[in-house]
Amino acid sequence: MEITFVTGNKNKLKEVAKILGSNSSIVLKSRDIDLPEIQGSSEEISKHKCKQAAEMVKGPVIIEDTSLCYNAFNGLPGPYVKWFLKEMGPAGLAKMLDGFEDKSGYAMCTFSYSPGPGNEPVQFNGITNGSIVAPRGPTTFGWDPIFKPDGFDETYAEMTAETKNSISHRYRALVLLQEYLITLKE
Ligand SMILES: O=c1nc[nH]c2c1ncn2[C@H]1C[C@H](O)[C@@H](COP(=O)(O)OP(=O)(O)OP(=O)(O)O)O1
Ligand SMILES: [Mg+2]
Repeated sequence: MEITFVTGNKNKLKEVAKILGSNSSIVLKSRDIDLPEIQGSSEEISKHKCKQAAEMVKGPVIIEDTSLCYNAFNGLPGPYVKWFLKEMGPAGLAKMLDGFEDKSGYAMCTFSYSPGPGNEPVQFNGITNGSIVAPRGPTTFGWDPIFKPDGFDETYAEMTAETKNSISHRYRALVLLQEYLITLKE
């Protein structure tokens, strides 16, 4: 099954390709488009991106929207983390919690799949719980340096790609998406 992953983020594409690997039922094509995002919940944003992607590609598409959620902020910055990161950097994003005792949070990936234009997207959520720490490790990918998943001493940035890809929010959502796509073929 050939599916186009529409994303403007090269690091996402790299991780998704690696997680799916070569023995996946999905043949991944990609389109580098930074789709406009509405305001709303992660699910609403993801669904809206997916509908736009399907119109553009005129065939099967996946997109995803990623959130970084602080429990002390009832889930914010959530899907708006991109703009906080852009203006404050990872250190500033971690410092936002200075006045709060609760440093816990979660990373969430909301994948949406559409078989083509005019179809209602199907959604899959992957969540990895953790805590927000002062930045540690390479600054290659977004807020990776400040997110420390539960059960690990390292931040996402300090882990090998293999370790991150075996426990990440993105991995967990992709498992569910793959399970769904297999049922379509049956
Ligand atoms: O695993 C991750 N580890 C660290 N940082 C991450 C991760 N995944 C997304 N990120 C960053 C990218 C962006 O600053 C924000 C999500 O925003 P989000 O709109 O989903 O991503 P984007 O605009 O870069 O790409 P897209 O064209 O797919 O919308 O969090
Ligand atoms: Mg985006």
